[in-house]
Amino acid sequence: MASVISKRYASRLPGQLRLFSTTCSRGAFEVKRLGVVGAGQMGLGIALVAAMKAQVPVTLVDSSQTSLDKGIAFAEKLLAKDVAKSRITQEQSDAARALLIPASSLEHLSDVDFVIEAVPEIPSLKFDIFSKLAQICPKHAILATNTSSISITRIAAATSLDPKDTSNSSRVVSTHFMNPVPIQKGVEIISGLQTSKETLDAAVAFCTRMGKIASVSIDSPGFLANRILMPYINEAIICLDTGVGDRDSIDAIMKNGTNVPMGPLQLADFIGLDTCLAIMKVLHGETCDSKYRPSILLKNMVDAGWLGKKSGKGFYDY
Ligand SMILES: NC(=O)c1ccc[n+]([C@@H]2O[C@H](COP(=O)([O-])OP(=O)(O)OC[C@H]3O[C@@H](n4cnc5c(N)ncnc54)[C@H](O)[C@@H]3O)[C@@H](O)[C@H]2O)c1
Repeated sequence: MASVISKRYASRLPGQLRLFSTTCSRGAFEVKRLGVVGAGQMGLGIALVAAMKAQVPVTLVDSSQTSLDKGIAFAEKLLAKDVAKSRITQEQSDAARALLIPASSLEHLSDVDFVIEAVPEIPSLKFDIFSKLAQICPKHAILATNTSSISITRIAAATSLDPKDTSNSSRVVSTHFMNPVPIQKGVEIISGLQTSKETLDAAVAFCTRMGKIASVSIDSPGFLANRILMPYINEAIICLDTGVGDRDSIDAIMKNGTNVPMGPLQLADFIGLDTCLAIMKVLHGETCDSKYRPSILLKNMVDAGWLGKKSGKGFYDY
């Protein structure tokens, strides 16, 4: 299996998992139908890759008809580009498009085996959606979130009023895809305190079927990717702010010295400076460790509305 599990993690996980009894025991878990909630940047990418690689029907739910229309049009554009570049045939493109089924409400997810939520990073919105998914989706369905920073344990807790009843919360897990989903191979699979081993295994297996390489971690602020990436970006911004080096020198040394496609300041622009700041605030707030304090320049740039590529101005102009 294409997952990366550290020795330290492997020795910790079973202890965490033994804290509760798992409620559902499965053999090989088969996903015949996927649900995706949120047809934005991430949800659309997840739905398209699931249709292309795992070749499952995908019910794509969004509360905004405009987002659904835009998402489906974007999927068609990406498929046409793949055909034009001979990466897939017209038949494969048609087959993938036919598997994407847009829907306007969560009620359409009553027949899915696996659902991935990708709505905006607003805790109350995610808690509300998971409490509904636990009621609407079949009792065997895995309930996954693509959250960048919200605790999986808290999201899982929202599925039941009784914390002792883990029949729903044990089915909650995070599948944190990297952006852009059709291109990046990595996905983080994160267990909340309540997540069962069966749920974790099913999530790793389905992401592998989607052609992704899974890294597994427990629920901790920033998980793995952002815990490592965001302090790196933040430190690069502090180096700029305190005059250790200029923008181009900072990006050039990391790009040419560590063989990454772009330096930390350009990467921050692509991710969005508001997103970087929000994640640094989670790391700082949840750990109370001063090593995670957000850089003053990062805060000032967000206050100025210079959010990077999406606003046309960040460390670079777009
Ligand atoms: N953008 C990234 O680089 C990135 C990377 C990894 C993870 N994430 C996470 O993925 C999630 C989605 O991010 P995104 O960038 O795709 O956001 P986005 O704003 O592009 O898309 C969110 C979509 O959710 C829809 N939505 C809002 N409320 C809804 C509801 N109640 N029911 C159904 N649909 C609803 C919106 O209409 C929108 O289409 C967030 O949790 C984010 O933190 C983002």
